[in-house]
Amino acid sequence: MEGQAQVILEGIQKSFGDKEVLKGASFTFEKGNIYGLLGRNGSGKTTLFNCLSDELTPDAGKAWLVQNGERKELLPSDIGYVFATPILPDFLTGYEFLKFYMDINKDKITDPKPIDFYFDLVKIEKEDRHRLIKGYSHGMKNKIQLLCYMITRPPIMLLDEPLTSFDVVVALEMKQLLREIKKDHIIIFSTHILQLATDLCDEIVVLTGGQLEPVDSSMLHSKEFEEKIIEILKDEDGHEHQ
Ligand SMILES: Nc1ncnc2c1ncn2[C@@H]1O[C@H](COP(=O)(O)OP(=O)(O)OP(=O)(O)O)[C@@H](O)[C@H]1O
Repeated sequence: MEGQAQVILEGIQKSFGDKEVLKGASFTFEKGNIYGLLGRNGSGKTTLFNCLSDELTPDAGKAWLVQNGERKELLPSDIGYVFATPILPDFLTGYEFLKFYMDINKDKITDPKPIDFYFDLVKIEKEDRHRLIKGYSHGMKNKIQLLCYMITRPPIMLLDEPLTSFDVVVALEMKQLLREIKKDHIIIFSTHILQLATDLCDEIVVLTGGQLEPVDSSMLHSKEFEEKIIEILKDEDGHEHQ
């Protein structure tokens, strides 16, 4: 993705029955940043991601992609969505799946590389590449999902709790990978792990009371940061904060 880019969310609303989950979530995300989306269990992080991709239709609100000053509606094809629970065909090997993925997306791949190059990128061992996905660990399936978007490089990457399934070594590798690609993307990932957010993210956004609230990023590495976040998250009704 060349040049400047932004994703603008305007008043996204979503209810399930009479439960209002998103109550007009608005925010502008900029290319080149990794955003940590923090929120308590059930605050609506997954719902927000689902509304941005085509998993759910919001009740109201709009999402826009601005590229080089041109504003268009955000489309599902602009988004790479790494689910918390990976959905992959169990009956294919990792290699077969990536080959298939590259075939069906060949129009989107600007600089295709051999399949083994991609496996090397996320450090999936040679002997695992030709095993059925059915036998892959949760973390390996997450790696494959992430890898898909490393191949097609959509402008926006949504990662739902992506690093929690990785062991410490893999999590570190994935963090490095995200840092390497971030200059070309808008990366938003949801997490419960505050330390992960402060460690990897350039900006923190909190989903509380159905709204998105930025947190002053200059605070990110300060002692008060954790207290501030907890204070916001504790306020379940989403009243006004200082
Ligand atoms: N399809 C659905 N039908 C009814 N209620 C739903 C549906 N999807 C989500 N919800 C409700 O919406 C609220 C927000 O759920 P969501 O999964 O978006 O939260 P979350 O912030 O991702 O939570 P967690 O951190 O626990 O993963 C919850 O109360 C959930 O029960």
